[in-house]
Amino acid sequence: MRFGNLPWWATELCNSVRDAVVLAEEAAGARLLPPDILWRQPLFDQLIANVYQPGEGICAHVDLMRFEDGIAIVSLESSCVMHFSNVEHEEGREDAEEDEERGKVGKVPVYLPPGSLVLLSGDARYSWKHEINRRPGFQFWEGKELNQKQRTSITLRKLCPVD
Ligand SMILES: O=C(O)CCC(=O)C(=O)O
Ligand SMILES: [Fe+2]
Repeated sequence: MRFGNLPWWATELCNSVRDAVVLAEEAAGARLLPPDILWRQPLFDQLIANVYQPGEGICAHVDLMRFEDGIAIVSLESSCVMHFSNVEHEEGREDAEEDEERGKVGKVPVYLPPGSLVLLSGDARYSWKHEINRRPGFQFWEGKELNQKQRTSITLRKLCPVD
């Protein structure tokens, strides 16, 4: 762990994330991040780099409340599938099926090739857990099991102010 300013490359990465969001919003004609998050200064002030070997991933979680809304995850090296599950949905619970009708479906898979960017804000940040299960038999996309290599991710977040 290191305290202090972000390293220069991370500051450049934050700028690239902002640029990419602006371009993608123009292309899509839709908002990807609320403007008060996209234009806050700094956009992010904390980062964690995770290096996963084949088979290693991260359990389902919502990021800690000590971080503000608006989180970015850059994926590098190996493709993977991240799954999202609604915090109110518990598999095996009696009324789990009703959740599906309410749109709180079991797990939503999202394919993350190297160089992809995940943005978490609003419900995606607070009401949905994210996880990457890289144990054998869990990483499938379009019917094929992914060939796993080392994967690195950079997660960028902003700490909440301390009172
Ligand atoms: O490695 C990833 O893509 C996710 C990392 C993550 O969710 C976290 O650090 O909170
Ligand atoms: Fe996370």
